[in-house]
Amino acid sequence: MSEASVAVHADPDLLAQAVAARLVVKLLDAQADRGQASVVLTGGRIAAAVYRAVAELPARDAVDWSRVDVWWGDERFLPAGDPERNETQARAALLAALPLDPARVHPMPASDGPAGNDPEAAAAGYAEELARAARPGNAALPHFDVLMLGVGEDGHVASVFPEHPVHHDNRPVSAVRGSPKPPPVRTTLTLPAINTAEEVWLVAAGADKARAVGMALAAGAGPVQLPAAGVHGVSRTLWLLDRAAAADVPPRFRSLR
Ligand SMILES: O=C(O)[C@H](O)[C@@H](O)[C@H](O)[C@H](O)COP(=O)(O)O
Repeated sequence: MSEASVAVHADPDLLAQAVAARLVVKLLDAQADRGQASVVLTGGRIAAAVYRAVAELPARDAVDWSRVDVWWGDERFLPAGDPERNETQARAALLAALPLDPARVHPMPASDGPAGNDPEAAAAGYAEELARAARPGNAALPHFDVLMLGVGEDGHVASVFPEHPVHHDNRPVSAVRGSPKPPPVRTTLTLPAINTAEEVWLVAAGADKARAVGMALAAGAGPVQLPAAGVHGVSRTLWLLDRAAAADVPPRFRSLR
């Protein structure tokens, strides 16, 4: 489990561009080290801005996209192609423009998919897909080089919300009903699954995120009350913030700004 580190950028645009540049470098490094790379995507506005920024980055062509596995950390449980699906947004902003191997793109199931309109079955199906790609010796999950998260005003990450029953689910993928952020039905990696990623990046922009970010970085916040406080990459936990979201970052991180 890694200690958190914090990088602050002037505004949301610069933040998205910096995260995009880091992502390209991270994928290049992973491919240099192990011949392939894997990324776990999320939803929300800042994630979409990052995807658009990667699409616009000339250096993106240095990545061998045919050897990148794309997974999702959470999904809004809606029909395939629904504009509110995290998959639809990521495809429109970035994935459609990349020479990916379709067999290595792993969206979470849609509500009109083979598992039907049953989020529990969809979560179980995604867990099986993850297990099929698992590393030898690790039964449940593949290697994730980098897992990106947005952060909610309430401190949620992926679709793990404060005080939600999902905290009592120790499977890697959980169905979520009654999400306070619409739509109400979702699927999500649980915190233990998120925390198997080599690097976890928490990306947040805007003053409305400052309180949750500050509390998550302060000592003592619990993951059930504040899921973002329970996230740790194996080798790196990186908070990537714009100045407004960083307003309440505790003083011990301030030298990094
Ligand atoms: O499906 C979703 O909406 C998410 O995966 C969610 O966890 C999101 O990343 C945060 O709510 C931040 O979203 P914003 O960047 O839009 O604030």
